[in-house]
Amino acid sequence: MAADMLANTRVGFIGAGQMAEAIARGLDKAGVVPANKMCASDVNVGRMKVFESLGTSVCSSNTKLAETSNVLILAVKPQVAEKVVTDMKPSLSKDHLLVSIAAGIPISKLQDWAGEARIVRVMPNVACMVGETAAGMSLGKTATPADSDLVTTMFESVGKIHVVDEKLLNAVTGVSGSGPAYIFMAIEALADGGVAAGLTRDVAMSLAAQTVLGSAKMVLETKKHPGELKDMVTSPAGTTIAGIRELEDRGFRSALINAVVAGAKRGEEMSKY
Ligand SMILES: NC(=O)C1=CN([C@@H]2O[C@H](COP(=O)(O)OP(=O)(O)OC[C@H]3O[C@@H](n4cnc5c(N)ncnc54)[C@H](OP(=O)(O)O)[C@@H]3O)[C@@H](O)[C@H]2O)C=CC1
Ligand SMILES: O=C(O)[C@@H]1CCC=N1
Repeated sequence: MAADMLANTRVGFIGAGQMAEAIARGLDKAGVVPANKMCASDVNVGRMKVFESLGTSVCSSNTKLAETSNVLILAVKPQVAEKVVTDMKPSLSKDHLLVSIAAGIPISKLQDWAGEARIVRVMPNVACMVGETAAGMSLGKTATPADSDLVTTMFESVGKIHVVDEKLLNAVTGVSGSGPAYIFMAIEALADGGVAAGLTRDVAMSLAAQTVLGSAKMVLETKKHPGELKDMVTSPAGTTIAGIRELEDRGFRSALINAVVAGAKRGEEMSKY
């Protein structure tokens, strides 16, 4: 199925920014959509140059992009999405699949702006770039099972994707859309701690990042509850419990819970503009 479908897929990125680049690099690296079957348009010439250097073609306008691509990935900031899609409306038809990754913008609005195009909403994260994204997706009313398969195949080639009710996409945004930023901050802080304790920056950063990678792998591969895994690390009167006590004193878990809920709430606010 997927091979035939992918053979006829021309992916166009509306907006060639950070996320478009992450997805394009990931799809090309995975061999699912080669760079020469992708195209991008952007108002920023510098970003078009980046895409050209990836081996993709570039289009001088979003309208031209719609002429060359049957799968359009809406990768502009949410604030400009309405203007961008309504300007494209005359060039969109039921033969286009519009995959929006814009945070907070509901399918109902996208459908109004895009007319006949089929809509799928995806909330990926930046780790598409290294083939380890975590994404959620919801289908618009006219999107077909084949569209669902295609988008799943594309995003599974760059990580993992879950189908969720659209009302839960803001929660996905809070956990995994924004989550990399929180984990990058945690890695930076762990490395700072290592430097404070005497390690070189390089060694501290490598230890911190590898620790996050290994811990995530253990959760995914052992399927054990993270609390049980935490207990495996925590010796009586040892070093880890001394650190955990500090984290609990400073509301570490509560801070993360609140960060996710704040992000989800912000997504809901953005959907009302
Ligand atoms: N960053 C992330 O980790 C994630 C982002 N998202 C979503 O992805 C989308 C893109 O985010 P991100 O990649 O970070 O944003 P960027 O700002 O990096 O990319 C958006 C690009 O679109 C360009 N642009 C602006 N107006 C137009 C237009 N009329 N036509 C074509 N291109 C235009 C921008 O140019 P200029 O800068 O000159 O305005 C910019 O290069 C957002 O909607 C965001 O909610 C989703 C998941 C994760
Ligand atoms: O900060 C944002 O709004 C976007 C959506 C998820 C990650 N970045």
